[in-house]
This record gives sequence, C-alpha cells and structure tokens, in this order.
Amino acid sequence: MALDLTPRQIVEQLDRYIVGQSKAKKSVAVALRNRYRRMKLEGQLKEEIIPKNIMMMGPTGVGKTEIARRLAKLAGAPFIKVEATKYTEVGYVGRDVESMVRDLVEMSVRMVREEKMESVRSQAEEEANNRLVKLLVPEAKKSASMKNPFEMLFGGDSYSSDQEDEKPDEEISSRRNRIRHQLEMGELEDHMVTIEIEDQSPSSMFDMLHGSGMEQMGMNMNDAFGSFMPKRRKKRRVPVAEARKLLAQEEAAKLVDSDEASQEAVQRAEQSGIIFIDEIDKIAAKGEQSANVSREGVQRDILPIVEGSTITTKYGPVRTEHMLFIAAGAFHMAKPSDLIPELQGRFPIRVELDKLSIEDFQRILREPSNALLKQYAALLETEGINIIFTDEAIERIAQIAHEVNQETDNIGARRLHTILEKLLEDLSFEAPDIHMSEIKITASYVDDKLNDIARNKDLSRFIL
Ligand SMILES: Nc1ncnc2c1ncn2[C@@H]1O[C@H](COP(=O)(O)OP(=O)(O)OP(=O)(O)O)[C@@H](O)[C@H]1O
Repeated sequence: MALDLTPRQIVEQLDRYIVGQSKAKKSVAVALRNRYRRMKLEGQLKEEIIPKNIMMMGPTGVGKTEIARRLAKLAGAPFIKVEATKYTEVGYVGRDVESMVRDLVEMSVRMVREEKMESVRSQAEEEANNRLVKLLVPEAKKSASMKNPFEMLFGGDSYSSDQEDEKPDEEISSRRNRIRHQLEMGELEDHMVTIEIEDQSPSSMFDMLHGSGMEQMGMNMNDAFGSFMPKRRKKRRVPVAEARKLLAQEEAAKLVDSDEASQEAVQRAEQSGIIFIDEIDKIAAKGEQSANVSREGVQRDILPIVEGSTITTKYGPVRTEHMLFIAAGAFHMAKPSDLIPELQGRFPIRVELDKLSIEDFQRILREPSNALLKQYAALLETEGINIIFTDEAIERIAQIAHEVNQETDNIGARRLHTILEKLLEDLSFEAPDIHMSEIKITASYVDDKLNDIARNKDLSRFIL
C-alpha cells in the first residue's frame, strides 16, 4: 500500500499513465492523502471525518476512469466501476443499487486472498513438491494395487509396484530424496503425472438453485451449503510443472484462513474502497416526466449508500461511510445542479476534465508506461520485428484520430485503439512471414492505410 505518498508523489505516479488532466489528478491525490491523514487520527474525530467525494465532468474517453483506477491501484484499494444507468433498466428494483457495495467487497476479498496466497507461496510450493514426491514414489504397501505414476513415466522397470512391496523403507526414502532433487533441479517438468485435486466447479444442484433469489441477499449456494457438502475431487493428468502449480494453489488455499481473509477484506473495502459511478449525468432529472421519476428514484436509492449505511453481504454487514465515491459524467445535457440536492452535497469536489488535443493524442500514443505504441512494439518484437514509428507518422495518426472523432462520434482516446488496430492489421497478420528485422512506419504508410477510410464518413463510422 502506498497510502503515505504525498499528493505531489501521487500526481507524479498518475503522470506515468495519464496524459494531462492535472486538475483531476490533483483532486484525487488530495482525496487519497486525506484518507491517510484520517488514519492517523484517533477516536471520535476519526469516525466523524468522512471522505469528500468527487464528481468528474468531461466527455467520454478522456481519462476519468483511468485516473480513478490508477489511483486505486496505487493505494492498493479495492475498486469497482458501475454505470448509474444500469439501475434505471427494466427489472431493476431499488435495492439493486446495493449490489455495487457487494461487488466492491467481492473485489476486496479477491485482492486480500490473492495477497495472502502470495505470502504463503513458498510454503505452498514446498508442500506441493512433497505431494509430488509422494506421488512419484508412493508408499510400498499402498501402491501394490495402484498404478504407480512413476511407472507410467519411466516405463516402470526398476520402479514397478511389485518390486516396491519388497523395498525396505530406507530405499523408498532414498529414492524420494533423489526424485526431490530432480524435481528441484527442474528435470521432470515435462513428465506426466496424475493428480487428484478439489473440483472447483459448482455442483449441478447449486447450478439449478442459482438465480433463485438468494444472490440478491448476497448469499451464494456454495457458501451457504458448501461447508456441509463433501468436497468433490477430480483426477487430472498433467505435466509436473502444471501439477506443481495446481497443487500449490490447493495448498495455499489450505494455508490461508479464509474467515480472517474475509474480515480483512470487509475492513479494507470499508476503509479504502473506491466506487466509481459512471454516467451519473444520465440519472439527473431532465427529460420527460415518466423517466424523471425513475431517474430520481435511482438517485434516492444511491443516496443512502453514499451518505453511509450498512449493507448486508455474505461476508457480513459492510458500512459505506468511509468509502470514496467518484461520480463521473459528460454533463452535455444535464448539469450537476439537476441532481437531487442531497446527492449534489455528497459530491462537493467538482473537477472538469479537458478535451484531448492532437498533441495530447500524440503524447498518449508514446508516453505512458503502457502506451499503445509500446504495446504494439512489444507484441511485434516477439516475432523478431523491431517496429519504429517516425514522428511524422505519430502526428498523422493523432490528426486522423482527432478528425474522425470530430466527424463521427467523439470517443476520445479510445479512437486511438481502433485506428492503430486498423493501421497495423496487415502487418500483424503477416509478421511471422516477414523476414525483416526492422520496419519503419512513416507518415505515407499511415496515409496509405488510413486516408481512404478516414475521408469516408460512412466507412470510418464502421471501421475506425
Ligand atoms: N489523458 C489520457 N492519458 C492516457 N490515456 C488516456 C487518457 N484519456 C483516455 N485514455 C485512454 O483511453 C481509454 C478510455 O479512457 P477512460 O476509460 O478513462 O475514459 P472515461 O473518460 O472514463 O470515459 P467513460 O466515461 O466513457 O468511461 C483508456 O484506455 C485510457 O487509457
């Protein structure tokens, strides 16, 4: 967790992935730092201080979600994104908005479990190796009627089960040591073994009961009855390398106390969870009367969650008052003041995100740590091709993206993804057969591939 980063450091970290949008970065950095400040307080005041939620306003594809997601990652905070309009759909009822909190907790549980599993990984791998050794050189008696996996591996001559019956214990232990050594040296990675592991797939009875309404309450059939049901085990024949992974996974799960993990996850969701509510402007009360009612209804349903309430989940009650909510919307038609006053008050920090310029597009193409051009270069490098984009080519791509956005729908930086895909489609297809170590993408290559499509509005609507 990097909660102790200063706002300046947080912005610096966000700069590695997101181009521009400095106001929004600043706001989220302060929000995160305030959490850290609150953690350092004691007693009543700590409980009184609630996070100041943020409303991000800006067109689609300019980095709103990306900023929030990166912030969460930076803080090791569980994060989910929901679309507010989802709750206006037919079939949704008031309490369904609570599912956002349940989803956040699920995310948190997954995070905590993964961390805990990672922390016991070396112990789990050791246990897995022990199981492999026993599997490859089984106990003398027990193996008499069983087909020895080791025998299958090596043709079963000197390790045949008949002979094993007569082998004294010391011999088994010395053979186990030898196998252990071979396993550790990675000499048996490709050999096939048959292992028996827990079946993770839900049983058909649970399948049938799914959707019977219990999930609405945050219940899950496997959780409700799973502990009473015998765990099914299934056999799989896999190479040693894969077997080790599967066995280590099972061993790690045994080593992690799942109640403790769940409790920690609930706490983490409560204290540092971030819920990103997109399209909040679409539930602002504007438009025809009948729609107004349901949109305002959704706002009233969301309100108690943002204000702070306790939601029942399968991991126990979860309190929402210290979660950070980031609402976002384009606000083309509606304004934040069209939301119900109580909800407006709960999102006091307002930031406008800037439209992206051609220069921003160029920077997005090349600068972020995960920049699109770097991604394509890495992919083609696996085929032994070093792809180089000239400055003019990057400029052209950015220009075309900008033009297509203006002439069709403005989808922001997302346009770069579709344009690059089209631009490099042929190259990606032919790459394995091209015997060139370096390929230069020039402005004229870009024009060649894209100009005709970009100039034709109808075509670009479909292709770019
Ligand atoms: N300023 C930016 N810097 C780097 N990448 C960006 C920027 N803006 C958008 N992107 C990229 O564009 C894509 C879409 O961005 P994002 O999901 O943040 O959009 P958004 O503003 O949240 O829009 P929406 O509300 O429609 O989801 C992402 O892949 C993101 O990496």
